[in-house]
Amino acid sequence: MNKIIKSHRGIYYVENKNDIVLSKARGVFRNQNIKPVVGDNVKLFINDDGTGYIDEIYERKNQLIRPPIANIDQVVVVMSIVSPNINLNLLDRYLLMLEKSKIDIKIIFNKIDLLVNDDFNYIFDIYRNIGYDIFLNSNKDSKSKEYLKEIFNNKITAVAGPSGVGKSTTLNSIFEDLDLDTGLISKKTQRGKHTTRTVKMLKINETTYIIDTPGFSSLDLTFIEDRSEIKDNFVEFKEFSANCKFHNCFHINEPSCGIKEAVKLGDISDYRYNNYKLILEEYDSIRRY
Ligand SMILES: Nc1nc2c(ncn2[C@@H]2O[C@H](COP(=O)(O)OP(=O)(O)OP(=O)(O)O)[C@@H](O)[C@H]2O)c(=O)[nH]1
Ligand SMILES: [Zn+2]
Repeated sequence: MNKIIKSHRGIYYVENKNDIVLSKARGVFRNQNIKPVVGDNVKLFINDDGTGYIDEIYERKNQLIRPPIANIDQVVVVMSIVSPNINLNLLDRYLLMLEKSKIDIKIIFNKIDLLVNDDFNYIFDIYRNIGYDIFLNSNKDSKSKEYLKEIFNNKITAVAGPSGVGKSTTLNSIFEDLDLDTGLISKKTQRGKHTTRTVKMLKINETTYIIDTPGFSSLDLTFIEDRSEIKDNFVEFKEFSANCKFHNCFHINEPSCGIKEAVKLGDISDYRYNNYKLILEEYDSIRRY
């Protein structure tokens, strides 16, 4: 079994012992509308000229559409509170997508050196109370390095978040020889031409891999296949939806709704509930056309 660690314009970089074999995919995948992605475990054949071809993709334990990767153990979502300002709706959408894909989630709130008072603590509390593992980090301060490193140990981790929140800077500071490209100027020039950046897995050791994914600034809802997936993947709703009068309650206009009651009592964050309503409305408006 061999692992795809990078993909670029139809060429797959496949691990083969200590080597990387540049490979193409068998034509049959295209006919079946399957595309190999980074993280795939594949059956590899080596041609006489040393290049490879992928003959089979083994069953995926999970799969993300954005970025296109498979078989990951967790996603570390990185957000800054300021610079760029946090967008809770975007965060909740991303969490929704990850929950739907059944992928473990950790959240790093980065650039906390830029916070001058406690005004933003309520944000940490929202996600902490839901039960997410959250970590506060500043790359201006090396204290958190060691415990942050631990969350990556023996796992395949994708690091995701909006542009400019400090994903690459954080990874560079934890893993000293990574040397990922950081800073706005150098990267802007790369991205200006609408080229999608290559997805690449970085091997830290035999059992630890990291995928630094391109930043995103929006996330459409095409990953939702059924309306009820939205309520089902706001994870903190589960406990309280048992109190809804209607079994198939969408927690909007229904009477005796356990979720609306929990929002009123402060057991569910009204920010989260509002984002739930906005996402559901957007989903419905897309489906109408
Ligand atoms: N004040 C402060 N600035 C930071 C911190 N971490 C990163 N930065 C700065 O934020 C800017 C963006 O950092 P990057 O690491 O390139 O951000 P990124 O998330 O990888 O961005 P994309 O690759 O565009 O998705 C750089 O100028 C960094 O120096 C931090 O903890 N505090
Ligand atoms: Zn309800």
